[in-house]
Amino acid sequence: MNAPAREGHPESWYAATALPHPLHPRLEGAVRADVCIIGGGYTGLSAALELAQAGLDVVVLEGARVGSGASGRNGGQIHTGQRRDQDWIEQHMGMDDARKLWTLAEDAKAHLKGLIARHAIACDYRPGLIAADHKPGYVAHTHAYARKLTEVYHYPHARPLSRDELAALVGSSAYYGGMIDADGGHLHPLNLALGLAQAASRAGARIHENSRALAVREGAKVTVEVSGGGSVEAEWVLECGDGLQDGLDRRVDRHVMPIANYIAATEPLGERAKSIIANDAAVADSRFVVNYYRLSRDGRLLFGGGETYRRTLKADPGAFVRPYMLKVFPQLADVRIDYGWGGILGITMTRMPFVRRLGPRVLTASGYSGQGVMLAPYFGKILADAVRGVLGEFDLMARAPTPGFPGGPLMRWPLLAAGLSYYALRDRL
Ligand SMILES: Cc1cc2nc3c(=O)[nH]c(=O)nc-3n(C[C@H](O)[C@H](O)[C@H](O)COP(=O)(O)OP(=O)(O)OC[C@H]3O[C@@H](n4cnc5c(N)ncnc54)[C@H](O)[C@@H]3O)c2cc1C
Repeated sequence: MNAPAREGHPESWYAATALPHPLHPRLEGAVRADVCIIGGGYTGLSAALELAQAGLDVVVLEGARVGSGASGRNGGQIHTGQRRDQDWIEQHMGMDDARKLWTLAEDAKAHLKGLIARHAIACDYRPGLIAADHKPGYVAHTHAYARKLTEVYHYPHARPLSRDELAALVGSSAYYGGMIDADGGHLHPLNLALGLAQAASRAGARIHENSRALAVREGAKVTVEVSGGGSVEAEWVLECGDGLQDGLDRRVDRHVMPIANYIAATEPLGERAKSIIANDAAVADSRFVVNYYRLSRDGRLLFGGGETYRRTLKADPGAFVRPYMLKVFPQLADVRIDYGWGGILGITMTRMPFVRRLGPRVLTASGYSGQGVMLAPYFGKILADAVRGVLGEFDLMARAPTPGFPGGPLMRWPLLAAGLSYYALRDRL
């Protein structure tokens, strides 16, 4: 049975097990700040923490509740590297930038672990991530990629898995092999967001919930108009609303498209849990619409599967995800779904993040395309560094190719839906 929803958060296993979190006041009246941050997810909260720690006066505007966007709803999976693999990055950005992007992603992982440790964020971090191939033809490439990470990128944590080795870890006959990344992992995503908010708040950032940015006006200073009639005048504005920001700034909307993805949480599986995932790692498979899953600390299977290409969420996410889960684990047909929820995430055409200077004093980082748990907190830091004039990583990421969606902000929807639906259909073949 679902626990009562926390106000402003969807009914989810995450909301039901969230750390206590105060309601931050709405923004009232006209205020000033050094930096105004739009969005209280990982990107915005991490930027706020960095800047407040550096002594800047920071206002965070969150349209709903802190962590109520993708950051409090996601699969909690910590992937290594960028969303595109190193082969793709080498091909599109060259070997030099590919090495820099790899190092940046490793730094992002270390930064995430450092945040959790420094601020004692109780978010159940656990190591291990398995990549599982659902087609026999994919396995040789996955094994070669694991070896490449070791040999070319000196990454010691990736190991190829044969079909039998994988089957010993994941109780499904749907896979033909894969690899395990001992330094990937998983965590409770909402509690990570709430912990970041608490740390930012303690460092002096002023967080306002239920305060939606309606317009960003650039002049000598940047002014943000806020729902309820308030406004913030700031030296800098950081747009950190990811997919949920859609409609605020056309310069972002051209490049970042919101899509919906869904998760179901089963009832606690008790002794059966170990027969589903033996080593408590997270698992992501090779489908275009990825199935991703892991065990919660109370032994539920948290299974992510299925996405829809529109701004609104399905009415019964649990029922929507269930067939995806049963295709991988038919033995769970008797198991109850206790929670189902969906969330909106931003994707880009190339699936590389969209990092851009939108105006002289307006910056954005968004469009992590399903890889924001590890990347977004670090990209908040990259934005904070850029405000302080440290531009190396900002400029590196701004070079990543993220062309606009065909059709522009208006026509991109039908074109994207048609394109993605085609690939989603290929998963079923
Ligand atoms: C179902 C699902 C599963 C996922 N699984 C994974 C996973 O396993 N691993 C992984 O790495 N990534 C995953 N992701 C992606 C990951 O959650 C995101 O990349 C990451 O949370 C992005 O953080 P963010 O701070 O940029 O955006 P968000 O967390 O979405 O935060 C943006 C915030 O901005 C606010 N906002 C938007 N517009 C305005 C406005 N105009 N004014 C004020 N506030 C505004 C929103 O309310 C929101 O709280 C998943 C996403 C979803 C939805």
